[in-house]
Amino acid sequence: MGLSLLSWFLSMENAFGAAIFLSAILAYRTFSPSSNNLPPGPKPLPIIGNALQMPTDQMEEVFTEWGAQYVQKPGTETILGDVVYARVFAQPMLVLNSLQAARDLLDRRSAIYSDRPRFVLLSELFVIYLFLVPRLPYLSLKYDNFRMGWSSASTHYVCLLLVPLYAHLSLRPSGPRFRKHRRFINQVFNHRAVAAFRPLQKKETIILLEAMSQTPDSFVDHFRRYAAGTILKITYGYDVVSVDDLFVQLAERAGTLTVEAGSAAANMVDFFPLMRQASCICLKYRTTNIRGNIRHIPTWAPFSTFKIKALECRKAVEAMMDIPFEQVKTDMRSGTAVPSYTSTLLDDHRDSDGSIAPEDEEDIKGSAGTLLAAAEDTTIASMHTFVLAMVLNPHEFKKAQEEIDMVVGQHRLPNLDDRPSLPYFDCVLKEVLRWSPMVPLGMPHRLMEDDFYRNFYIPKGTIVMANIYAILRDCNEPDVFRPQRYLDDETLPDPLGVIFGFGRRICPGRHLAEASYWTMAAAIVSAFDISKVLDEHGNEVGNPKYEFTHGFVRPPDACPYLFLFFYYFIHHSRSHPKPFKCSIKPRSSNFSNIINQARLELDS
Ligand code: HEM
Repeated sequence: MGLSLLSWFLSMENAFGAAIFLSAILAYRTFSPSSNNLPPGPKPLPIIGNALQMPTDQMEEVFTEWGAQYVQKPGTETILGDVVYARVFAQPMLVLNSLQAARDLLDRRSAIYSDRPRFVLLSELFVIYLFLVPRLPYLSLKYDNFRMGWSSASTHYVCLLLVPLYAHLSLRPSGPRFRKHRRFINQVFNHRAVAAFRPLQKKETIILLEAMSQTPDSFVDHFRRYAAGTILKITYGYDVVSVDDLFVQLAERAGTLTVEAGSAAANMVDFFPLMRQASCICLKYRTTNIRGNIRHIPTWAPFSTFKIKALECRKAVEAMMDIPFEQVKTDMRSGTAVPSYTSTLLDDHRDSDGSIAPEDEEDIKGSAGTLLAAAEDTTIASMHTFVLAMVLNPHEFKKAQEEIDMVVGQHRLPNLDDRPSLPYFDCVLKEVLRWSPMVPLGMPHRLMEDDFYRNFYIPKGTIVMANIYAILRDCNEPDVFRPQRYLDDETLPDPLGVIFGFGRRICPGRHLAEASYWTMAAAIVSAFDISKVLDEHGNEVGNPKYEFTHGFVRPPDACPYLFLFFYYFIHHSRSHPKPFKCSIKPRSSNFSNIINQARLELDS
C-alpha cells in the first residue's frame, strides 16, 4: 500500500500537481496573514529566543538600528524596518519605530493594544516563595508582607518617578478599574481643568527662580521642589516647604527601594511560563491568612535578600500612599482640608450615611499615589534636559531670550498667555523634547488578542513598545539641535504629540506637564543667563555633554543574569542628563523687582 502510494506520488503527473500544491501553500504563507509570518527581527535562538541580542543599555538606539537592519518584503510592499519583532524566552515583543506604526496600532487599534504587561516581580513574585512557606513549619508569613505595595486594589501602575513600579494604573490590565482610575485622573487633569492650576504653577515658578538665584548649582533640586510642590498640592492639598519634606522624602524612599528590590533575578518569572503559573496559583493561595514575620526567613533561603528588600520596599510604598492620604482624611474630619484631588474624590464617593466603599477608597488612594509617582521625575527630567540643551547651544538660548525680551520685555515674567506670540521659543522647547525625549521607549503596552498588521502576525500577549526616540529622529540631521526645523517644515510631527505615548494609555498628566514645562522654561530664559562654566584659564569645566542616564536603574553589572535583560528593558524608561555643572546668573539687578512684582500679581 505504502509503495503504491509512493509510486503514485512520484509519477510525473502527480509530482507536477504536488509542486503546484506546495507552491500554493508557499504563496499563501508568504502573501497572506499567517501565524508564521511574524514581523522582521533578529534571528531567535531555540528556547531563549533573542535574549542574548537584547541590549542592556541605550535600548532605544539599538532598536532604532534594528529598524534599519531588519527589513522584509511581504508581497510586493516594501516594509521599512519600523516594526521589529523579537522574542525573549516565551515573551514576544514588538518595537514600533515609526509614528505611522504607533498610530496604526496603539491609537487606531487601542481597544486591543491598551493592556499593560503583567510584571510578576513587583507585585506577586513573593507568592511563589510563599507557596512553599506554609509547608515549612518555621516559616509563617503573611502573603501581604511580600507584595511590594504597588499592587493594591487600585490599578497596577508603572511609576515614572521611581522606576516603573508596575502596580497601579500603568500596569493594570485594561478593564473597569483601569477605566475608573483614568476617569478620576481625567476629571482633574483634562485640558480645561488644568487651567485652574496656573496660579499654583506661577507661585512655584517664583519659588524656583528665587532658589536658582541663591543656589544655582542645586538647580536639579529646585526642579524637584517645583515638581513635588505642584503635584502634592494638587493631589493632597499639601504645601511643600522644601525637598526635605516628609511627603517628598516618602516618595524618594519608595522609589529607591523599589529599584533595589526589583532585582533582575526576580523577574525571571516573567519569562518562564512555569514560574508564571506557579505565581498565579500562589495568587489564589493568598487568601490563606498566613501570619508571620520577615525575620523568620533564613538567610540561606532562595531570594531571601531580595525578599527582605521587598518587604522594606512594600512598607515604603505603603507609607507613600497611606500617610498623605490619611492626612487628608484627618483634615477633612476636622474641617481643615484644602480642596484637592483626594478630598474631592472622597467627597464625591460618600454615601448618604457618609461612608465610602473600601474599593472606592482604595482606588482613590492608589490613583493619588500614582500621580505623585508619575509626575515628579518626568518633570525634573524635562527641565534638566532643557538646561543642558541651552548650555550646549548658547546661540539658541540667545535667540529664545531675544524673542522673549521683544514680546514680554525685561520687567515681568512671561506667562502662558504670551505663548502664541513666542513661536521660536516654542520651537526651542519642541526641539529639546525631540533631541532627548524623557521617556524614550514610552511605556510598554500589551496586545490583548491575536492581530495582523501589514500581513504580519502579531500574537496575543506581545509586549508593544513605541520607540519615541526613533520616531522623533525621523528628520534631517537628527543629531543637530535646530529648533528652526519646525518653522521650515510644518509636516514634522510635534514632539508634544509623541512624548506622552499613545492610545488609551496616553499620559493623562500631559496638559499639566506641558504647562509646567513652558512656564518654568520661559521664566528661566527670561530671568537668567545660562552658560558653560569656565575656569580661570578660560577652559570649560562642569562636563556638560549629550550624555544621559536612564532612570534609577543600574547598569548590567548589577544583574547577575544577562539573559534577564528584560528587567532593564522595562525599567530603562526615563532619561536624565548625566550630572553636569553650568553657570546660572540673574540677568539684571532688576531680578528681585521682577520677582516681587510677580508675587504681587499673584496675590492680587
Ligand atoms: C514631561 C513630563 C511627562 C512625560 C514625558 C510623560 C510621559 C508619559 C508616558 C510616555 C506615559 C506612557 C503612555 C503610554 O503607555 O503610551 C505616561 C503615562 C502616565 N503618566 Fe505621564 N508623563 C509626564 C508627566 C506626567 C505628569 C505631570 C503626570 C501626573 C499629573 C503623569 C501621569 C501619568 C500617568 C498616571 C500615566 C499612566 C497612564 C496609564 O497607564 O493609563 N505624567 N506618561
